[in-house]
Amino acid sequence: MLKSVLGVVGGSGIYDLPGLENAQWIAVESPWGQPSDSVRIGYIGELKVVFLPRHGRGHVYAPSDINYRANIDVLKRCGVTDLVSVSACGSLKEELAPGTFVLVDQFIDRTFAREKSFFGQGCVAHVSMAYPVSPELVDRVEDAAKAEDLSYSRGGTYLAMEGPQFSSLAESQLYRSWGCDVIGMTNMPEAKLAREAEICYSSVAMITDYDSWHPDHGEVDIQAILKVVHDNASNAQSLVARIARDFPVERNACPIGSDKALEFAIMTVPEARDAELLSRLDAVAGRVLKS
Ligand SMILES: CSC[C@H]1O[C@H](OP(=O)(O)O)[C@H](O)[C@@H]1O
Ligand SMILES: Nc1ncnc2[nH]cnc12
Repeated sequence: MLKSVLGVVGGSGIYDLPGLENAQWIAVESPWGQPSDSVRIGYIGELKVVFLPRHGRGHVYAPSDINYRANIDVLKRCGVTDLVSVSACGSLKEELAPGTFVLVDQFIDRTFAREKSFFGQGCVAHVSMAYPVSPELVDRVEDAAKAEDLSYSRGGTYLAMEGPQFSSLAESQLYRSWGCDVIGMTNMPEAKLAREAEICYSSVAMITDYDSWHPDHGEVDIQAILKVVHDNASNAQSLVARIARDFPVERNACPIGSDKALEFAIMTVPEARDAELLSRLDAVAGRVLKS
């Protein structure tokens, strides 16, 4: 049986993960550059938990400035097998009110100014993103949301925008016409990179506002968002704490193969691979490159 290591990426308003035993902030180096912060590593019983604040402690990095590759690489180096991403987001549906936690299952990636792959010239790979989240991991998140009696909705499409400005009314209406449920600035390329790194991914999007489309709610207002973030921080913390507390120490293979995503993904023949890129892929693709 394989051991689980639970990773948690904290979004806006979540800069620490209380309740871990023997917890320490540890600076982990990455060949992909500077991650957002040190990682907080600790245990809940036998389960190792690794936490990373996505924007850094003190909210230093804007969505476009986050080094998503370094973040996923350091989580992989710490052995993370399952990653729960926690985010603030806007609602694109009347019925998804502020305070609701959406267990996202699909994404539309409209970001354009970010590094989105660990692979490229000298080692080309193509992984599937048809099903970006791992259903067993989402089951664990849903069980925790139920146990904590939180308002949640399972399933939903997250529109990832570049930002940092919020959407215009026309953009907000366009995304609604596409059937999107929530909007945020950070889950892409995070989800794509987790898949390349063979880490099971799930996203919990906490609704903080109705974006720009809702006639009764006016424009997005950062002060109002921060108030919702603040008012719901304890719910987010208790959700994550419950996920960690109940998380199985031993894991099954991912039913959709997220943990084997690279098995047949690398196209570049061994003799044409770039040595420098291969050395940077040691953590992310070590499993397939070693064999
Ligand atoms: C707090 S408003 C905008 C900010 O919040 C979200 O960040 P995260 O996904 O890390 O919680 C959103 O994507 C923006 O970065
Ligand atoms: N309306 C919104 N658009 C993008 N990111 C957000 N994060 C929180 N609310 C948001």
